[in-house]
Order: sequence, then C-alpha cells, then structure tokens
Amino acid sequence: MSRTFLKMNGLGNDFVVIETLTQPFNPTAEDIRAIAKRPNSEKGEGGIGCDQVIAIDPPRAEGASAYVRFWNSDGEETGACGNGTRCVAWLLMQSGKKDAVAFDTVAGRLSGVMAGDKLVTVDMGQPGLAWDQIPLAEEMDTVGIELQVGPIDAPLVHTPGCVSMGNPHVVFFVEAPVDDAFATGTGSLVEHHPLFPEGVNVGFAHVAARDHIQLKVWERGAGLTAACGTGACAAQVAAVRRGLTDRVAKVEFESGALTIEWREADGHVIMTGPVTMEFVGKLPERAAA
Ligand SMILES: N[C@H](CCC[C@H](N)C(=O)O)C(=O)O
Repeated sequence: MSRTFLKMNGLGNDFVVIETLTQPFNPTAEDIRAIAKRPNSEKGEGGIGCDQVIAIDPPRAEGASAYVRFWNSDGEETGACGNGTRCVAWLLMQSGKKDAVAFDTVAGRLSGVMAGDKLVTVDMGQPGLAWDQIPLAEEMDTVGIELQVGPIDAPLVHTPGCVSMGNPHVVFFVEAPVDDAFATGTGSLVEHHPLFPEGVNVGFAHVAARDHIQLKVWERGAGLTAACGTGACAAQVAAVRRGLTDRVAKVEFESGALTIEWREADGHVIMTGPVTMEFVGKLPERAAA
C-alpha cells in the first residue's frame, strides 16, 4: 500500500515527512536510503531525495501531540533535528488549529509556538555539555577540546567546542566563513573520528559580531546541508561559553538565518526560523514500509 508524504524544508535542509497514525512505519536503513536518494533524472533512478526522513507517530505520553522520529539520509536514526522540529511543530499546529504544541522525541519533549506566518519558535531544551553527554571517548573540557585538522605546526582548524542538542556537535571557530569544499574535506574527516563514538556533526562558525554567527555544517549521516538547526543551536552555545557572543544571536547560513537564544533563566535553547512546505507526494510501494 503506498503512502502519502509531505516534502518540507527549513532553510533548504529538506525532509520527507510521513504520519504513521493510519499506517505503521518501521523502515530498514535501506528503506530510508531509498527514500532519501536524490533522483537522478538521466538514469531515472533515485527516490524522493532529502537530508532527513521524519515520522510523526501517535503520542506515547500525556501532554504530547505526537512522538517524532528522525533518520539521516544514510539510513541511521538520530535523536534530534532542529529544522525538522520546526516543520513538525508547524504541521501539528496547523492540523490541530493551535498556536502552541508539544511532542516527544528520543531526545525528550520539545515544544513549539507560532512566531509569524510560516515562522516557528521551538524550545530545544537544555544542551548537554559534559564530555560524556556529547559523547566523547575520553574526558575533555568541552569548551575547547584537544583536536586539530591539518599539519601539526599549522592546523587548518583546532580546539573546537562540543555541544549535544540531543545529537552530537563539534564546532570549529574560523577567521572567515568557509566554503563547501573546505567544510566537506574537513567535516568528512572529523565526522567519524574515534574521539566521537557516536559520530558527530561538524560546524564551522565565523563570529561576525556578538549577535551574528555565519555557519556551515557537515552533518553526520547526511553530509553538507543548506542549514542545520541543532548545528545553529550548538554553535551559539559554544560561542557563548567562549565569551564570543551574547545570549541571543542570528545564526546565518547561505540560505538564510535562524535566531538562537541560549536562555539565561533556565538554560534552554530557543530557536526561531522559517518553515517551507514544498509539495505532497506518494511514496512508491517498497519505500512505504
Ligand atoms: N545529522 C544530524 C541530524 C539532523 C540535524 C539537522 N538537519 C538539524 O536541522 O538539526 C545528526 O545526525 O545528528
């Protein structure tokens, strides 16, 4: 039986979103890869194409409108996806005709409110800052860990910050915004570094002002994406911890910007950004797992 999906994105970081109320969804890694594979028009192969697949399941606990699962395009499930969280919050508020919503994920309860037309604010909870929350393979000061890429005497990047937003992030601070080739070459080296037993999302953050970060992220399990919501949260938290930015900053990708606040009162990370609805489609038989 085929299945309807919604194609959405947050600043170009794109998703195939399915609901599982009427039809369970327990995909294999191969099923996910088939859905996420970018279509190749010449050869006519490929799937829908996306960075992540998102399932909106019925709620499992009081007070939640849903339980949400995320998979990267490599087929592996992940605990968090910031841009996807905004899209899910928007969908749930639209369908529930509400201006606020809460839902559960592997990483815990998240909540969202409408902040304008197709603009959503989500509370991403508190960051994990201890070495074993990232996690790292050994104890280190996560404000700036002992890691460098490139020649010993002239490293390309070094001493990054580490933050968990329900998923692992390492953030290198760079003198100027990096290009795709640099982020790909360096990010792909660090993604599976033994220091990160669960892998890691690799951010390259240029602090342009105390309220402005320019960011590029090589994502674990998805590679270079147009934007990364949890990456933006991680970069802002890592920057505040080093005294580089104030508590509220614009985190800018080439595709647009998010507003990130690491709230002083309760340590929660609040992200505001856009939601884009691309189209509605039908998953082919096999992929409709
Ligand atoms: N690649 C990430 C998941 C998606 C994160 C990103 N798309 C976001 O908006 O936060 C990971 O494996 O932890």
